[in-house]
Amino acid sequence: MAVNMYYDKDADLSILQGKKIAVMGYGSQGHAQAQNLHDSGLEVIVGLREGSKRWRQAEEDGLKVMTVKEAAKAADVIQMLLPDETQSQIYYEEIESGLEPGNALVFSHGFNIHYNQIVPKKDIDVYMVAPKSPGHLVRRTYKEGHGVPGLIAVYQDATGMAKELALAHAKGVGCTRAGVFETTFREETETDLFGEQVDLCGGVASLIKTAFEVLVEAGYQPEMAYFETTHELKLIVDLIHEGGLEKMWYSVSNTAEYGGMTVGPKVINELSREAMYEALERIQNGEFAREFVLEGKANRPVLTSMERLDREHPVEEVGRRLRAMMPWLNSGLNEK
Ligand SMILES: NC(=O)c1ccc[n+]([C@@H]2O[C@H](COP(=O)([O-])OP(=O)(O)OC[C@H]3O[C@@H](n4cnc5c(N)ncnc54)[C@H](O)[C@@H]3O)[C@@H](O)[C@H]2O)c1
Ligand SMILES: CC(C)(O)[C@@H](O)C(=O)O
Ligand SMILES: [Mg+2]
Ligand SMILES: [Mg+2]
Repeated sequence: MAVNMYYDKDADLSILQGKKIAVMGYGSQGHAQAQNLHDSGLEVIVGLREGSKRWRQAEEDGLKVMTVKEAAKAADVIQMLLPDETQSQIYYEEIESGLEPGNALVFSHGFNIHYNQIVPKKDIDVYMVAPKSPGHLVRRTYKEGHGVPGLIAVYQDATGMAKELALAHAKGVGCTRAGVFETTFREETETDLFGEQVDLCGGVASLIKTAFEVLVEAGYQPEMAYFETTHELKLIVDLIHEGGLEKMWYSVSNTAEYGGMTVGPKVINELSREAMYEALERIQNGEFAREFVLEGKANRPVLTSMERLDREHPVEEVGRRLRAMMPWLNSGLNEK
């Protein structure tokens, strides 16, 4: 299937000029996309809860801030950069009544639309601009003059302009500098959840912790285990990022290449493949979404406990100690 790709030249920023864009939320994606849109010359309002600690930060960054309800009423384009598990309640309580015919509702992840948590009014555009990157890099790369690749999708086209608006929005965020792919809400939602569960976040975190535990249980020093299983991972992933697996295999020793190629498939094996298919099935049939929505309604008991258990894991304890001895490392999490 040919993929539709778009760059700066394919997007007309002027169709967003004269419109007010409300970015709801000022977290990882919110702070990045709001500032990029603003720096691209568009009119941006940030929507937050009264008393939010992000309020001052957004004002210090030069942005106008209002409550979510006020921002929804004032804006023509409303972008949902709130935590996925909160979006439905906030939409119905504070946003829906502020939407006027011809407005646009924008997402950076399709979860709430695809799993029926938000059923938007029919007379508005609904589109997606999803940077394929953590928020802090969305901002950093924009400031450096580049951008991160992104996805666009149209769910509802009430004005006949939804795709053009999505492209202009992606340009404002900086994504058309790197390239934007066209997809659907379903495809983005299911592939995004799959990637973060089995590979990018879940798979990598489990690989790190299990490899670290095996070395420590076998009597090796935790510091050695940390460097080997965690610290060096970034350097290896950077090579893959730059030039694919080919560049990584070229750069490491023949010993690492032979050992890696023959042993890797024994570790990530047929059982892992089955677990990946099971994860995909639970994403496709909505079971994961129901579980996560209920977790949100129950005030996140599992997430809270698992975050604490992870913080207490020895790989994190030794890592914190070692990273403090390497002040040149910057986690990037404190960047604006
Ligand atoms: N984190 C990422 O890098 C990333 C990448 C791609 C897509 N996304 C998507 O972007 C969206 C936002 O995710 P995030 O990770 O940036 O969120 P986040 O948790 O980092 O930030 C959420 C923001 O919403 C605010 N907020 C929370 N509850 C609120 C309420 N009741 N009223 C008003 N404001 C409230 C918080 O203060 C914060 O500013 C999600 O749809 C997510 O799937 C995130
Ligand atoms: C950055 C990720 C993992 O790609 C995003 O999908 C998220 O949900 O934070
Ligand atoms: Mg995601
Ligand atoms: Mg993602």
